[in-house]
Parts: sequence; structure tokens; C-alpha cells
Amino acid sequence: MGSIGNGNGNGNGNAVRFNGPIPAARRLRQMLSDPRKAVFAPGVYDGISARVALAQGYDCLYMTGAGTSMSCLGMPDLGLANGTDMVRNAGIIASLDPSIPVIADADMGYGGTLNVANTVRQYARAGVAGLHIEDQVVAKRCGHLAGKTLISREEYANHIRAACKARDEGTDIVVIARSDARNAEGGGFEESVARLRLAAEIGADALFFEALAGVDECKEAIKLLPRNIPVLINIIAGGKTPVISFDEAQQIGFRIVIWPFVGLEAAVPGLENAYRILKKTGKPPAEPTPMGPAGLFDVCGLQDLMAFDAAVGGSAFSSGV
Ligand SMILES: C[C@](O)(C(=O)O)[C@H](CC(=O)O)C(=O)O
Repeated sequence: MGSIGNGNGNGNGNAVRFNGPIPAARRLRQMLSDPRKAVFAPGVYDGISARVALAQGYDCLYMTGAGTSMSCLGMPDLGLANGTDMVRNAGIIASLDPSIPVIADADMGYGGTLNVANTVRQYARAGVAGLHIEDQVVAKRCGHLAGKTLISREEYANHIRAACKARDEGTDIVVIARSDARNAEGGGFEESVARLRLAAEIGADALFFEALAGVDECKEAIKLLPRNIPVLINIIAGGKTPVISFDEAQQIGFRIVIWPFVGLEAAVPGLENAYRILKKTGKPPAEPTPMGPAGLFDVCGLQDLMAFDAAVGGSAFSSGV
């Protein structure tokens, strides 16, 4: 069982071995080991959204799977992004600042127990600090949509066991068990509680109760789930869960707060507006003041890259850009 805060995987003889703990995962475990503080993780969906969020000084990021599907494939969150799409995006985001832990959506682990274990290994190798695995079928959908189908409790238990066993091969990656039972066919509040308790017994490091409906239900969930294990709340405007602030979530007892769509909700109207104005006027919008290529590239680390080149004796940028 991966215990929050110890920073060690407990290797198992036959398994694939890694060279040592992943710093970002260890950092996330440290953050989760302080019961007085919740982890604040804004959603990012690609390299530039991660850059913009990092510049604001967050100490953790959340890679949204829905956002990955939309930004990388132009598709809604209907299980169309596969493991390869997801691990690639997660690796890009996690590599931008390896000292800042990234919690990444890993959907249902993309198949059976072997796929789940492989997903955990690949995310760990990509530098992801934590990931969540849910109990929907492979043809999944966003947790806040109707018509979700669950795998059985037994199968879910096997998947969480597989994720924990892969984690224990020597990485510190934080395994977050998610249950979508609350608003799925044949599920319900009690079923989510039962599944998350089971996941905690198996060895999950944290729990994600998807689609909690209402503040009272949030409080009830915290009361019913094991005290010694962090619980994540997923806040989406227009979703099932009430939009509460970080402080309110923390007060209720949540230990990880994610806002998957905060960046996308800002970006999409901005893009729509810019493309509309360009089409209508034949010119890009004058407001906000265009940043220009260097300004945009600065957001993506241009200055650091130029400094790196100079530090190793290069002159590629000696007369500026
Ligand atoms: C958290 C989530 O898995 C995500 O991809 O960000 C989604 C968000 C969404 O599609 O509303 C989920 O809640 O299923």
C-alpha cells in the first residue's frame, strides 16, 4: 500500500523497476501528508495552458482528460482520447516544470488490469505525480453527463489493485481511485461510498467521489469515507457538484480541489471572439493588445531558452530575437 508522505515505493521482485522516486510524486505526497492543507489544482489541457497557469505560481496542476480530448482531438469527453493521447499530453505538461506536481486524468485505465497497470507505469515514466482511475466502462463519458455505465465492483477492485501493484514497483505515483457510481445506471450515492471504501482498503492513496450533488452530500461523503485518506472534489460550473470556493471545500474536509475547465472556459470564448472578428473585419482584434510573437513565446519560456544557449557558449540569440 502506498502511504502518503513516506516517499517510498515498496518494490516487488518480478516487476518492472524504476531508477528511483519521482520528485514531483514525492512532492505531491508531502503536500498530501499535511492534513491541515488541501491541494489546489487548476485544470490545464496543453502546453500553453500549463505555462500560463505555472506563471501564476500554482504549486500543483491538474491535467483534464476532457480538455485533452477537446484540445488534442477536437472531440468531447466520450472516451475517444486513448492512453497514448493522454500520456503524451500528460508528459508534455509534467515536463514544463518538473518541480510542480501534475495530477492527471487516466480515465478508466484504457482496458483491463494489464492496461491499467501499463497506464500507471507510463504516467509515472512521463513524470506525472498522481493519476485517477475510475469505474466506468471503456466507452466512458464525462462524469457529469447522464447515461454512464459502470464496471462491476469486483472488476473495479481488480483495476485498483492493478494500479497499486504497478505503483509499488518503485514509483511514488499517487493512485487516486475515482468512482462514477453516484449518477451512473445501477449506481447511487451508497454505491460510490462502498466502492471508494473498497479502493481505500486495497491501497489507493486518495479518493475521488465524482458528481457529488449538493453541499450536504459533499459533507456526508466526507463523513462516510475513511478519515486517513485524502478526498478530491471536482468543481465544474454547470456540472453536478456545487461550485464552492477552495476555502469552503477545504472546510468541508476535501484535500484536493480540481477545476478542470477553468482554462477552457476562458479560452473558448476568447478564440471564438478572435476568429469572428477576423472573419468579419478582415483584421485580427485590436483588443486586448496583441502580444506579438516574442510576447507569446515569452509565455513559453523564450527567455530561459535564450539564457540556456548563452550559458553553454551559444550565440544563436546574442543579437536578440
Ligand atoms: C474531471 C474530468 O474527468 C476531466 O476530464 O477533467 C471530467 C470533467 C468533465 O468532463 O466535466 C469529468 O468530471 O468526468
